[in-house]
Amino acid sequence: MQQAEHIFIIDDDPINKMVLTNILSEDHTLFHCEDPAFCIDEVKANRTDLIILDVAMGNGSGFTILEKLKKDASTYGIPVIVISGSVSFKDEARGLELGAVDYITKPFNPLIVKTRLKNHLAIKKKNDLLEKLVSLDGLTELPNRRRLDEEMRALLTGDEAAQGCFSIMLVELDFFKTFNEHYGYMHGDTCLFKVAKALEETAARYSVFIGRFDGTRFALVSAQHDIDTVTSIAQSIHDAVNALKIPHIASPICAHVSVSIGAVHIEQHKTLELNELIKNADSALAEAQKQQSTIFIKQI
Ligand SMILES: Nc1nc2c(ncn2[C@@H]2O[C@H](COP(=O)(O)OP(=O)(O)OP(=O)(O)O)[C@@H](O)[C@H]2O)c(=O)[nH]1
Repeated sequence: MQQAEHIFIIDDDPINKMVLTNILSEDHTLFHCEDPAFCIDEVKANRTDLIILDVAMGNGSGFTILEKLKKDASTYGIPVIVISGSVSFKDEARGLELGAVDYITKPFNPLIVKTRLKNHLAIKKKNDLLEKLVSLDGLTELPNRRRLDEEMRALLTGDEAAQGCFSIMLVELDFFKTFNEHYGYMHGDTCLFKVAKALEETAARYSVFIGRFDGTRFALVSAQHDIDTVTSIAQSIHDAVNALKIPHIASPICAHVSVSIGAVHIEQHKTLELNELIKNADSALAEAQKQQSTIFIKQI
């Protein structure tokens, strides 16, 4: 069954609120907020698919709320339909310039509100799907390299980075070329998918971001774990892949699919470029592979 979309109504006019509730409650899950001081936090606290905002709220703070919603990265993508008592083109232009997807003047016609809302929700759904397609890896359903790079950069420069540590861990399947040659490429795909799921589960347990780095390599990134925890995460990843016991009789080192893990960990990362960090993680991985299916962590 399709999930009802969540519509957030920001309006302090009880009549508006009642009319909108009557029109929309049958098809959607509605949330309300009348207080400009709390509405943005409440929008963030709920899954919100679309916002209806009365810009003529009591103290005239509607445009300010709209501006804040569009400046905040976590609410930026939520479509906002502005409802206004003003028929001034200037106000309409202001609302649209600030990022509203639509501007409806009062008194509004219920059918028009319902139809416009339906259209904007359909556009949002398509945008969400596009967003997903450009960020996810098609085979493993993990964040792809593009999304991974974005996250690595954000973690390296964001608030969490202020804590002063940063790690990148590269996990690579051992002898995967021979796996493909022996079992076939399709079987190789299934194996990659299973390994990705096992890594994802482990990463989630430690709240670590994970993505597909390239063909047979995955990367885990953290800006909050110390070297001991990073070592535990690497060991858990190693154990999780071993526990899958996916047969690999063509591997010269293990009867089942195994991984090698290389990581770089720094306490004072602000001076190191992302490229340098990746290079270090890669050379740590090469070291782990040299010693065959081991873990090698380089601390800088
Ligand atoms: N099935 C499948 N194979 C892939 C995919 N991406 C990369 N590969 C294969 O993974 C293999 C990786 O080979 P190599 O980089 O030589 O690594 P290796 O076989 O582990 O060899 P060593 O690095 O010496 O351990 C190549 O044969 C790629 O074709 C994929 O999405 N699906």
